[in-house]
Amino acid sequence: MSTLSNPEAEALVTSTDPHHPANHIGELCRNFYSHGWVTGTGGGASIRHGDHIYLAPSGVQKELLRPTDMFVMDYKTKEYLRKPPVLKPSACTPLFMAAYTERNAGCCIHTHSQWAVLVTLLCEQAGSDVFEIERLEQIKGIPAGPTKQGNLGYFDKLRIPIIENTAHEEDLKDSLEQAIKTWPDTGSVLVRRHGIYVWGKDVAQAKTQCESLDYIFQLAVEMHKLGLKWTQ
Ligand SMILES: CSCCC(=O)C(=O)COP(=O)(O)O
Ligand SMILES: [Zn+2]
Repeated sequence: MSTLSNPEAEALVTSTDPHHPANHIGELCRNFYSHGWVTGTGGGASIRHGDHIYLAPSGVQKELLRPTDMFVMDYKTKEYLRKPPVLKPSACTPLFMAAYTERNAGCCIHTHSQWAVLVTLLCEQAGSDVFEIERLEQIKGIPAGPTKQGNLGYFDKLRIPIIENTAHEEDLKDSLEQAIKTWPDTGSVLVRRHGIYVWGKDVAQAKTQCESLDYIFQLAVEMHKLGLKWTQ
């Protein structure tokens, strides 16, 4: 448990800076809610701020988050420095932690986007556990990965692994970690019939990657409806 005094713990979520993680997570989730990404309490976002991990509570309306709702974990000790009373930390916490630990991420986003879910269903129908698409300009919005420089190019194929859903969010941890190991350059993992986890070195990279992916997923679903192929 926290060794911080109450004023020290409250200082972790008190800032006039809109980009302070205690303020930023709520603002991001309100934006994501408008896209249908965090509807009905599902999905969310977490930010790493130095050695502090900011996490939203579980099972709450993510578009209503306030700074005082935030959990703050010490990254090194994994202890909570601040815990709002009554609430529990997001069930996505072990998955966000995998992105921080395995990929040195600065921000991790989980959405329940219907486009992401539909793409996993189309891949399921095709017997595939990887979403693949090529020759779309928006692919250039996706980082190439930690072993490469910059973003993917127009002639690169985008590949995103798909893991199977589990009864409880936290039980996705092992398969997400496995996908991260198997796909060293991926910045996202789709969860069949559920949504997607996306991470980046900072909020901007995670958010813009998430936006590019959602655009591509919507296009992929519409292409499928028109009988157009995702790859040659
Ligand atoms: C209808 S939400 C079901 C649980 C889930 O998939 C999810 O992402 C919610 O996570 P939380 O942060 O609310 O624990
Ligand atoms: Zn979820």
